[in-house]
Amino acid sequence: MASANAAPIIEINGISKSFGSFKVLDGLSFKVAPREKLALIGPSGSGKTTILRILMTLEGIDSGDILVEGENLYSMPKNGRMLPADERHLHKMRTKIGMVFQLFNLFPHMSVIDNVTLAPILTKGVKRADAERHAMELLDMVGLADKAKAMPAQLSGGQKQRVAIARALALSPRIMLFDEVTSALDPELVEEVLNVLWRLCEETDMTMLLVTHEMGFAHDFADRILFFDRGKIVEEGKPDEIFRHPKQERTQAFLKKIIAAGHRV
Ligand SMILES: Nc1ncnc2c1ncn2[C@@H]1O[C@H](COP(=O)(O)OP(=O)(O)OP(=O)(O)O)[C@@H](O)[C@H]1O
Repeated sequence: MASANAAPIIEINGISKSFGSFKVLDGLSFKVAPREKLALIGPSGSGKTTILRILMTLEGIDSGDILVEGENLYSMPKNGRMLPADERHLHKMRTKIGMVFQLFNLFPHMSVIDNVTLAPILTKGVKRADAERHAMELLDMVGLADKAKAMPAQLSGGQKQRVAIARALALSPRIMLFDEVTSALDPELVEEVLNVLWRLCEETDMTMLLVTHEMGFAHDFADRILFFDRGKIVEEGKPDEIFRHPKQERTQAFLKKIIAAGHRV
């Protein structure tokens, strides 16, 4: 459960972001408490993935600022964009945050265990034996200790995604970002990945931001829901408030569509 009175672990203050002439985010602000489980929901194209990519410094911002554990993620204005101050700072901030993508992005020519140990060895200088020990613990947690020597092509989509989660955890981040981690999976494989997220939720004190179209899971998993539309937070609240008693018309219309499509909320 989130610590409501603690200083925010993430503070997003008035950020804007355009792709060409298209403004994806326009003065967006929100805070995340340590240990909070936050679900970002909303129509396709509303900017949810862009927010995660910005937190991961995979995209710059045009204005505003973002504090992670009180430190600026972007602080160097360059050609009208805000960028991380320097490589060392970037490296330090990146180890605080891990991300799992929709399409796994495993290195296809490397075994499962090599995928998991690569970043700690390369970016943190961890000794191979220590990195492998930690990787085996993580693979055990995601139920794949027996696949350590397998190549990604030998795994199902659900297994690949669980390796991707273990890989993101290998740098021991304090914050994990999950971007539609089940939407590329066959329905029967979704549950195994959601079960891993549950374990992380119950057994670790990480802060977790989840972009998802799995409304039933968001309802059960999140402490708080942010409903986005066109780069803005239209409504936010506890899962029961948003899913059972949405106040805004746009939230109501979105949920109605989801329910009409046969999904559980
Ligand atoms: N690199 C890019 N270049 C140009 N436009 C982009 C880029 N990345 C995202 N966009 C556009 O920004 C908008 C927001 O995209 P984003 O992926 O953040 O939305 P989303 O809410 O995550 O959608 P979805 O639920 O479909 O993943 C979309 O209109 C998208 O086409």
